[in-house]
Amino acid sequence: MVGICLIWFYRLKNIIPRTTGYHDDHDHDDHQPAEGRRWAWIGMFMAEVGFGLYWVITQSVRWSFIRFYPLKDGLSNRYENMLPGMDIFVCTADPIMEPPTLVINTVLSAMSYNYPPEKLSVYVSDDGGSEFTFYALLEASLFSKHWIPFCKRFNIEPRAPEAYFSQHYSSVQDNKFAQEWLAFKKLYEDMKNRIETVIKLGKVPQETRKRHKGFSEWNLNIKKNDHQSIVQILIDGRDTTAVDNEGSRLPTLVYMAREKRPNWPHNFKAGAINALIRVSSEITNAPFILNLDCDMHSNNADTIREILCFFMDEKKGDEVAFVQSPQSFKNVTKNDIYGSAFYVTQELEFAGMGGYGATPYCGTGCFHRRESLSGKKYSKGHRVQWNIEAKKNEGKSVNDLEESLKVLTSCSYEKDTQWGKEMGLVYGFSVEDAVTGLVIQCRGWKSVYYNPERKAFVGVAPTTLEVCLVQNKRWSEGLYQIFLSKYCPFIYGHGRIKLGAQMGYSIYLLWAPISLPVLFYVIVPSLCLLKGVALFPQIPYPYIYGPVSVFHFLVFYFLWALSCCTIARITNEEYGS
Ligand SMILES: O=c1ccn([C@@H]2O[C@H](COP(=O)(O)OP(=O)(O)O[C@H]3O[C@H](CO)[C@@H](O)[C@H](O)[C@H]3O)[C@@H](O)[C@H]2O)c(=O)[nH]1
Ligand SMILES: [Mn+2]
Repeated sequence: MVGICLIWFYRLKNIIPRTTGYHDDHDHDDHQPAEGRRWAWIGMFMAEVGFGLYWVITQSVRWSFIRFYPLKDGLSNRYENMLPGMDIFVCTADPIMEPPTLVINTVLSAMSYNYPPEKLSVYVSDDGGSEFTFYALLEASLFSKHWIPFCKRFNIEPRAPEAYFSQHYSSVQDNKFAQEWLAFKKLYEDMKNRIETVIKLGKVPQETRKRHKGFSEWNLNIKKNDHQSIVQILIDGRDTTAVDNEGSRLPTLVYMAREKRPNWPHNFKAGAINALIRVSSEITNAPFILNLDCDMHSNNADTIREILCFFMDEKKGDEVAFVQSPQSFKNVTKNDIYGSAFYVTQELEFAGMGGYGATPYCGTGCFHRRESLSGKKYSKGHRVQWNIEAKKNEGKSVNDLEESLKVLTSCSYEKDTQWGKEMGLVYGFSVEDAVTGLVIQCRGWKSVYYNPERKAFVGVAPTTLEVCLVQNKRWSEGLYQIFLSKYCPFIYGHGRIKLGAQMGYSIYLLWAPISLPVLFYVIVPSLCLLKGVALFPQIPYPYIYGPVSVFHFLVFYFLWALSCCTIARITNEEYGS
């Protein structure tokens, strides 16, 4: 801080004075360069003020680091017979960008958690309204009857078939396992081929359509942005005869494509999740919800049990609204050229925000308490009845239930309601997750950051510059939009969340404006160097040693904190985006 002030002081003190037409410096031949120099200095000063203040807010998350180690065996010992229900939401939006096989890999990994299947439900929201995705899910529902027992019998990881079979098992000792491994690989690949053939064909063949009544929804010509509500319960978890090939119950599996009409706003992913909240509340109404993007599969079959330790903790559990896990990517290269791994953010800063109970919600890999997600305020001492299951539609047939759910997913349902404002995910921002997390925390709830050694979820990061830039632009814009809106953490969060948390949020919300000083700093000093304009002091000034050594200290601190990755990776991450 002292170093920063000294830099400001130096800059202000030595700022080149406005030229008055009469000047005695050696540059007396013309007027312009002196004026240009003056502006370069003022620009440098402003950039340094920006950096300095930004540095101050980044400190908030560096002194409150917190890490958790849940003891899941304790949970099983105490609560095994009264474990709460878990609804898992998987969002997909486009069958081309997000191929149906990718979606079912996420779905299958979610269905095979080490958790009582009758308490587990997977809901897929398909904003693409694609019959290919529906067909793939139908295939997955049949495949799961073999896959889930296989996973549990051999306790394999990860439980997304594609990721699992891409690992090599050249040294398989156990002959029986080796045989099954090969047989299952073939079973999976056959299914994948069937799905891909249908997609190449461009339509689901007539014989296949006969296999499920749900295909009749696509009898009319459906467009991605213009179609009726579709809700299909592929596996009805209430049905005790819905069992896998070893006789164990299966988790519920539901396909949903909410109604889309050209003149109605659909609010992107936030709209999809809000529709899922309503649909699931009528079917299973589990007290906890896991939210996954379709490109992020489970990487640890025990995660649900670990996460429940936070929610069910006797002392602090009741105030926890959500537990966020980092987004880990399996396709990040050694130097991570597009800086998509967000190493510093995920390893350091989110854990720092966790110290204030204010880790942000990141849109995927997040477990929510249904109550807090639905708009409820935290009230101290209120014990949640998490082991009460939904009984409201117990007697209803699948068909009746599906019909009644269509109303909840229609375009007009949310009109004049609190959905998107006080209830569910917040609308109007391209980063619905960050603003929703902030709003939940401002209602008195806490969040937990859980970053285990073995990553809970693994996904794919963008691989092309174009996709990366679009994503970064959307994030920076959306985050800055929050800062400028009524949800600005310093105003909306004032008195509701800790100052450190307000500052922590601002690190991200100010990504967009901080790019201006960065841009200035990379362009102008180089130009000044070419023009021979001095911007920095010459070493003989004694007071410059202070700032210089502080700067070096910071650089070393930073490198030390990140000592496990390459220097190129750090520079790519910090300056690449
Ligand atoms: O209209 C839409 C648009 C997107 N999605 C789904 O939302 C998820 C995220 O969208 P994507 O286009 O992949 O955005 P990313 O930039 O990769 O997503 C990051 O940033 C988003 C906004 O902050 C978060 O919601 C995500 O969880 C986070 O992974 C995907 O599963 C999509 O299928 C929908 O369901 N409906
Ligand atoms: Mn994505």
